[in-house]
Amino acid sequence: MRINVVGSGYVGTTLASSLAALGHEVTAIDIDEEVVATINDGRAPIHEPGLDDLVAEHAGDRLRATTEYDAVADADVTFLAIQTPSREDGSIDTGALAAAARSTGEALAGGTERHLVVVKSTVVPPALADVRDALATGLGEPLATADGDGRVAFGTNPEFLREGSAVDDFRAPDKLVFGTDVSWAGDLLDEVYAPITADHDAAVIHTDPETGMMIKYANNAFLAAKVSLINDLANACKEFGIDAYEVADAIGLDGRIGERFLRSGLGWGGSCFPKDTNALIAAAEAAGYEPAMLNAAVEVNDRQPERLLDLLADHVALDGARIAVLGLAFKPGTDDVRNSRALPVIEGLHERGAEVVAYDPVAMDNMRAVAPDVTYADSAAAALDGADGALLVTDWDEFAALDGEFDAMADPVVIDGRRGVEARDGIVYEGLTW
Ligand SMILES: NC(=O)c1ccc[n+]([C@@H]2O[C@H](COP(=O)([O-])OP(=O)(O)OC[C@H]3O[C@@H](n4cnc5c(N)ncnc54)[C@H](O)[C@@H]3O)[C@@H](O)[C@H]2O)c1
Ligand SMILES: O=c1ccn([C@@H]2O[C@H](COP(=O)(O)OP(=O)(O)O[C@H]3O[C@H](CO)[C@@H](O)[C@H](O)[C@H]3O)[C@@H](O)[C@H]2O)c(=O)[nH]1
Repeated sequence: MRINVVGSGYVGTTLASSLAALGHEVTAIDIDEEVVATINDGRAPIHEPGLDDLVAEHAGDRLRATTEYDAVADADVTFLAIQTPSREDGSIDTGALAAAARSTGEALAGGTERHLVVVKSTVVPPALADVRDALATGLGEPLATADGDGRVAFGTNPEFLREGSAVDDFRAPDKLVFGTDVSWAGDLLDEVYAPITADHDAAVIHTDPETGMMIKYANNAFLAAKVSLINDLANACKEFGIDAYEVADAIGLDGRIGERFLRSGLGWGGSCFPKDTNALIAAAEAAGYEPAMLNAAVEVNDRQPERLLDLLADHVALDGARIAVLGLAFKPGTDDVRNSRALPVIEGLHERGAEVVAYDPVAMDNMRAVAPDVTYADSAAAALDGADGALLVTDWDEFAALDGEFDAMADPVVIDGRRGVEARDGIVYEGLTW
């Protein structure tokens, strides 16, 4: 099939190169010339394991990138994978996505072939109307309806991949959600994903566009709330002198609870959980419902960085101290620092008068752009050298292998926010929740 992917960020590049790998002819469209040039050069514009290889394999062949929307009409399906950032009040800003939908509509205007436009971005159900309207405005004609009228159909196909394992997640999803009211559009989505469903056991859910998106929000809300619940319990465990990881391992054996997403510590960051939870809260409140559990999940999450700093302050006088921050990415395996827990940790250290020396294997360039007032070290060893204390913020594997490097600290105090390093002789070691 011929497929367009509009937006070449974390989701768009994974989608475009993975669809090319499945045998489709893919055009990636992005307004950022550098992003487009990078893909056409055979490289991924972002760090994601396996993505460079995938882009290198297919760029110039079944995958090409462009800044021009002219290519849109040559395809059967267009996916919109555009950012939907949070506004101040937590609601999502659909401006960039609506602009892309409108440009897509304009490129399809006056055509004769059927075409499906699919929202891959995460959009709260009530805000989907903005995107639908922008597409119809650009197109200049009504969108296809359930009873068969109309040439250009609208749909949603939320994405459940995780950063750090995006390529593998895309190839082996546990479910595929196709949200459209138009039956031929649902058939097209079946066709797009046929190479995956042919040899992988994924549940395929056909539903309407709004329910499709609600499944996405409910999925993320459930996982974020699960982490907040274990953090709430783990904070109590810490006060009782109990190891929350031992408790989590035991309750995870109950199949109704499940062992995953029970790692307590600094809490959730990233481009999705904070944004999506806040957007769902804002949309529910706008509709007249106060979601108490979701509000509590955010509140517990917001507390964890401050608790980490309080623990450090129990051992180190922070004013004027030099503190090593190990890990800046919001989780291992990615260079993404959006809403990373490292941000409130660094801000809190500065507020308490500390100097911050930070190290991350891949996320330092991204963090430097948003936190220029930090000293960036070339290695974990360099960050630890002479430090008065260290905070483990991201559980990269290379930190677990640290050993003698801690001996170079002026004051060997290590506070671990992720259970990412072992306690060892000669250092004062404390876990946030154990
Ligand atoms: N990052 C994830 O792990 C993830 C997972 C699932 C869903 N999502 C959702 O997918 C969406 C995209 O997220 P992302 O992390 O890939 O965003 P991103 O910021 O990495 O990428 C967005 C891309 O869209 C481009 N763009 C912006 N306006 C454009 C326009 N008018 N025309 C063409 N291109 C344009 C930008 O230049 C950028 O390259 C969001 O709604 C997000 O919530 C993200
Ligand atoms: O037991 C756990 C599991 C996760 N986290 C934290 O939770 C955040 C999110 O982790 P994860 O879900 O692995 O990463 P994302 O790449 O943000 O993926 C989530 O967000 C994506 C965007 O919506 C969805 O597609 C994925 O299904 C969903 O898992 C990170 O800060 C983790 O450190 C914990 O603190 N404890």
